[in-house]
Amino acid sequence: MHTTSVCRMGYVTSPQPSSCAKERVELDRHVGHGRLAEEPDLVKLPYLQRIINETLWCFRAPLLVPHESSNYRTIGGYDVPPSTMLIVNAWSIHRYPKVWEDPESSRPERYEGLEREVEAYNFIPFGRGRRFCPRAGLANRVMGLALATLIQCFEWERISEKEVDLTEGTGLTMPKVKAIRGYVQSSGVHVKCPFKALIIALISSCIFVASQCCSLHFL
Ligand code: HEM
Repeated sequence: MHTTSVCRMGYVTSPQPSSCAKERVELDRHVGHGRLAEEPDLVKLPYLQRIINETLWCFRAPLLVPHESSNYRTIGGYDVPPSTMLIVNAWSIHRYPKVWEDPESSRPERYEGLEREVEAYNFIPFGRGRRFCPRAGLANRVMGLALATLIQCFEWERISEKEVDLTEGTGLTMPKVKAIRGYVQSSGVHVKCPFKALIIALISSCIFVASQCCSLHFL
């Protein structure tokens, strides 16, 4: 998993226009400038969900939680006896070139019209089947609202012309070899909001998601 190639596993260039810019257009069109995005808006923001999908696809922990087989099974030609520990390699499935076109690049657009595939076993950031994450819907909504808020409230840009180094290090949570750094500048859009503390908490918890999909860096 450790590579320095020019791809989403290593150095990444911002697509033109950037995912962030596209999302800002979507937000401007469906939410406007006078308020922050709210939960009912999320259904009108498909590109936002595609950014989240792509981020989960690229950067979530590479392995799903271990499971133990209860019966004898044959999987992919391998005999699996009962009480065998099974660990699904989501990282590898998400980069399988026979399933995913251009798996090395970061493109939220890949989910356009692919909703059925996203439902299938090829996209498994939340696991699949009986033990599927029961709060995937909640997580998606929280990430969506946090990310929408971040894009509405801030201008996002790289701190230099230098490409962002997203080279993966080793470890269960896929840390970066080089810490992501940068600064945040207010977009000048002032939105009155009674939930500032909540938004700050959401922003903190979603800094990773936003920094990945917008190629933004934080100090
Ligand atoms: C981006 C956020 C999240 C991701 C990527 C995620 C991913 C996962 C994964 C991969 C599993 C294991 C699936 C399997 O066993 O194959 C899981 C299970 C679980 N998740 Fe999440 N999850 C997220 C957020 C949450 C949240 C917010 C909650 C609760 C509020 C939650 C509650 C659970 C529970 C209770 C299980 C165990 C389900 C079971 O074993 O039957 N998850 N999650």
